[in-house]
Amino acid sequence: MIEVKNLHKGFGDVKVLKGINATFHPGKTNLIIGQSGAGKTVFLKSLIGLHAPEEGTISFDGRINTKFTIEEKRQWRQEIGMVFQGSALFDSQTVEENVMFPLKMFTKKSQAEMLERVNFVLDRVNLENSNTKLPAELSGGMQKRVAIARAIVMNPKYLFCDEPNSGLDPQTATVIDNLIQEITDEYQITTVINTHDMNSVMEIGEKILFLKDGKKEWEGSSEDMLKTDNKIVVDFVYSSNLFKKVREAYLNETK
Ligand SMILES: Nc1ncnc2c1ncn2[C@@H]1O[C@H](COP(=O)(O)OP(=O)(O)OP(=O)(O)O)[C@@H](O)[C@H]1O
Repeated sequence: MIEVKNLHKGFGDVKVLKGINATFHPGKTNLIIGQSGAGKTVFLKSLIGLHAPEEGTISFDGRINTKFTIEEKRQWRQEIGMVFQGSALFDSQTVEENVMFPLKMFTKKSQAEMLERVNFVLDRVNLENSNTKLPAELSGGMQKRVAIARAIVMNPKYLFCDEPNSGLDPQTATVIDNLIQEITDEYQITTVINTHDMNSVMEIGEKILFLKDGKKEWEGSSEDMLKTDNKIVVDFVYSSNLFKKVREAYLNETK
């Protein structure tokens, strides 16, 4: 479980995060949404330790990240998986080498053990038989699968994804969303995803945090979101006619 308490973060005079409280549970996909500039990236970067809080705390199963010893920090780093926007694969390395990278970096496993684990996760993301390919030889969706495989190869407790669907067609985006949700549930990972994709919100939003001007404006499930009368959330999420209709249909059905 990740607990964020009264998180403040700014840069100079600019206050970006203004007292955010949030709890993220294992086995759940948590989505962070909000307008551009709301502070989603700063929030995600704070969670992964790239920004130190000015005030407040972030704890990982009771361990406050700013109080880690060097050894605890090293341990925690191994418990984190990350899927970056654009996949961030090493272009000159094969799929197998990309996925093996964290194992080489953090473990003392033998080559055979590493290969066994790499093949297991590649199989899990339905990418068997791609070990020797280079990222450039893969489609965007396949690259995302490699990024997910790399993110879970260390069996993380926490998974952070920054816009995992960006640049993907809607069908592939749904496949990637479902894959992340399945893996989250299967391995009881605490997953936090930054997204602009309202399909993701509807499909996999077990918990959604809506940020506005660095504050938590609203939180709830995708179903709560269909029912909410928070005008700011409604105007943002249901700005497209299609989603407006989905909401109206839901509200009529549940009257
Ligand atoms: N390193 C930094 N130094 C100064 N200001 C920053 C820094 N990082 C972010 N900001 C500011 O913090 C605010 C929030 O930025 P952030 O990137 O978190 O927004 P966002 O919600 O992720 O937006 P988008 O959806 O466009 O990615 C912006 O005004 C941005 O200019």
